[in-house]
Amino acid sequence: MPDYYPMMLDVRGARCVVVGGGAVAARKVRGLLAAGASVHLIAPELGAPLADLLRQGSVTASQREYQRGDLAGAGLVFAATADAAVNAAVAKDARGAGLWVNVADDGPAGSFVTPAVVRHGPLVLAVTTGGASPALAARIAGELETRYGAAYGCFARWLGELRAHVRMTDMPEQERRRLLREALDAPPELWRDMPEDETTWMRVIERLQDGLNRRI
Ligand SMILES: C[C@@]1(CC(=O)O)C2=NC(=C\c3[nH]c(c(CCC(=O)O)c3CC(=O)O)Cc3[nH]c(c(CC(=O)O)c3CCC(=O)O)/C=C3\N/C(=C\2)[C@@H](CCC(=O)O)[C@]3(C)CC(=O)O)/[C@H]1CCC(=O)O
Ligand SMILES: NC(=O)c1ccc[n+]([C@@H]2O[C@H](COP(=O)([O-])OP(=O)(O)OC[C@H]3O[C@@H](n4cnc5c(N)ncnc54)[C@H](O)[C@@H]3O)[C@@H](O)[C@H]2O)c1
Repeated sequence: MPDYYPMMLDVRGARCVVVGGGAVAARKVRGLLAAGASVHLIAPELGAPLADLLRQGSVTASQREYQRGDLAGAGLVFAATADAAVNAAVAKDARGAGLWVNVADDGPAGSFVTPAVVRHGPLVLAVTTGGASPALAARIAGELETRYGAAYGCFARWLGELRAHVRMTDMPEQERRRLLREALDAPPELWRDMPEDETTWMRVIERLQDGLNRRI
């Protein structure tokens, strides 16, 4: 089993070719659309979820069997048909063309695997077992969802804005780092609403500095 290297990809606008139109393909497509990818499907038959997305114009499709040449212009490739020989052919063509490919029925045949994901705004929790037990990855992601719910997405967004504002001040680097760590324990009343102007941000920063001074 490979020692996978984890990373987060910006797929906005990238053409992602998904071969297959069943439940597994639909799960990959939902994740791709949530990340802003442009999805093209290749499958003779689409299940209800993907047929709906096609009708809504969220994806494009070639409603026929996979053919060599279908991967031209692809950024990422997903082989998710129920036919192992077709998935293997897609993997071979993609790798031959230097494209990254995910293979639903044979993880190691592809160049990457997809994790179980919890997403709240900028906060993304991704769990993988590298192919050992996808069901365990899903269970752990479910447990993380219980611990880190939607509020953490707001918190992460607020921390991102705070960080941008703190970086605009002339605060020394050491102090800036301490303040950004202090902010991790900020009470929800401080981050529930995003400040709308610079003055309010400065008040937030002063309050965090007060907290720091009390601790020293
Ligand atoms: C995490 C998740 C993300 C997603 O799909 O987006 C995901 N599989 C999920 C569910 C799931 N998959 C399977 C079951 C049935 C129970 C079981 O068999 O355990 C369930 C459970 C269910 O459906 O509840 C069967 C299965 N999966 C793979 C094979 C082939 C093989 O082992 O090589 C077979 C056997 C097929 C057969 O029957 O022949 C392969 C892969 N599945 C992966 C990811 C990659 C490894 C990730 C990792 O290990 O961390 C990898 C290698 C490739 C890939 O797809 O990227 C998603 C949970 C999402 C969620 O619910 O949150
Ligand atoms: N990685 C995972 O998470 C995971 C989970 C469960 C199962 N699987 C594997 O994924 C496979 C697909 O599962 P599913 O539930 O989506 O299957 P499914 O039977 O619902 O869908 C299969 C799809 O493949 C398409 N297809 C068949 N031949 C094709 C061809 N020549 N070219 C293009 N498309 C073709 C069909 O039209 C259909 O849309 C399963 O066979 C299983 O091996 C993977």
